[in-house]
Amino acid sequence: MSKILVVDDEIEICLILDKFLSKKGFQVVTAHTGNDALAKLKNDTFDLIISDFRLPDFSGLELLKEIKAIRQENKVIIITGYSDIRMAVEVIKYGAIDYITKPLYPEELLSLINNTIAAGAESSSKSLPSENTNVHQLASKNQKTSTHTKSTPQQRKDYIIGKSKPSRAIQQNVEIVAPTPMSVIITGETGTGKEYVAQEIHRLSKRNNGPFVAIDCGALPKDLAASEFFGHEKGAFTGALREKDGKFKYADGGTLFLDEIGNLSYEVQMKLLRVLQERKFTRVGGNKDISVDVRLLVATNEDLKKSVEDGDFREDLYYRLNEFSIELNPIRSRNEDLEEFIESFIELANVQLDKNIKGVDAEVLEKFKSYNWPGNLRELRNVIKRSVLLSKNDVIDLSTLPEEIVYSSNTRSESNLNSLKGVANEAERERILKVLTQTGNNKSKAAKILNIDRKTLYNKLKNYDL
Ligand SMILES: Nc1ncnc2c1ncn2[C@@H]1O[C@H](COP(=O)(O)OP(=O)(O)OP(=O)(O)O)[C@@H](O)[C@H]1O
Repeated sequence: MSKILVVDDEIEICLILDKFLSKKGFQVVTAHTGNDALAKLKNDTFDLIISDFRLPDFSGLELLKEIKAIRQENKVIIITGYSDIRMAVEVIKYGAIDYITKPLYPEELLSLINNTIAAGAESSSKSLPSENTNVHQLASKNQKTSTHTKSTPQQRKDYIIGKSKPSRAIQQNVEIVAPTPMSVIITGETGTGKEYVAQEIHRLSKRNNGPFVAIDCGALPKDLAASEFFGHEKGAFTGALREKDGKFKYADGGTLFLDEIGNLSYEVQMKLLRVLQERKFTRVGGNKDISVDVRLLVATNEDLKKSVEDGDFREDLYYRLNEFSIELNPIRSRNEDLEEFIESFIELANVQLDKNIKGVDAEVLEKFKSYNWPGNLRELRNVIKRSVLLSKNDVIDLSTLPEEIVYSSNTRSESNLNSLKGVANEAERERILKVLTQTGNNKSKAAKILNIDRKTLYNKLKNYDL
């Protein structure tokens, strides 16, 4: 039985991987810090180490060096977010086998693990398994995304439709388009639930036995996007030490959801168009056509039509994708739905935090109704989780809400500016403005300089009315 060490500070990810890989016949040991992992590696040998790129006590590169120092033959796969891919590619140069991006998909992970372990068996000249046999046995096509690190379409009980007229109309459209093969563009501000809607379309589609695979194109470095989508051949670029499948391959028979589609380079847009028209693609650095059956759902919080007019997005691709479109409204314009979301998010937080909060008081509800929710449902969910955690009573009151909500008003009033928080906010606002000017309004670059993720930057821009 092959033995795998999983290293991640997110206990939930360790638990999910432990359960999933154990079921697939591996012996799994978990560690939550780099030091913990190194201690385990000193006392035991593992066929494979799967480690998160960011640990509380080690960077991916530091940990890799330590692991290799213990035993040069140790094989390491790095788990990374899209924003760290460039660094992960660097880590491969230092001897990691490969990297895999979050969210994790079972088929992709299994394929990588089996290839790695099979390659190990091959190099130690034991009996050589026929090409990819293990992969096909283990990653059965019927294996749904149930071990997906996010909630899966089949299992999601927390999907709220909403009572308001626009919400009911949206759901109607979702139900109409879901069983068709049509591509869909889902638009809406950040956090309005575009990915949730995409998952719902997949769940109600004829492909719901196949995988649902999501890519955040906004966080993907432009030069690595084609490889993430289509895979690459060995030697296609520095760091491509072995061939790799892309997300299109893993989404075969299912749905591929591309978030922030407006961020793709022209070259990738062209390749996308080809897959949509011919259902074929080639890996980066390869010339063999690979056939694929994937339905595309895409999302954007930009005005894609304007990007077409500005020459940043291919018109032919836009029309090919825009077979159907669904627009999600910001939460501030859906007050009628607010109470249902509040109730559901409280229930969720109660389970996560082992609490028993019953609801929010009238003042909180009023605040929620007047606040403009720049981060929409994601922000509401997070605010509620925090309040559930902080609440000493069984009803959430104003004392547990963040200041920006308690003192929210759409104008930056004098009294707000004079408070300590106001001063800090003003300094933050100034800094964001300066970096945006410096980057020529390029938000991805600005987020990087400010050391925050893009979504946080978008939220702050909304908050500060920029
Ligand atoms: N219909 C829904 N029911 C319940 N919760 C939802 C729903 N839609 C969204 N949420 C909550 O809001 C969060 C953000 O949703 P989602 O990721 O789908 O937004 P998004 O529009 O794709 O965001 P972004 O544009 O920033 O990628 C979810 O994780 C979930 O907690």
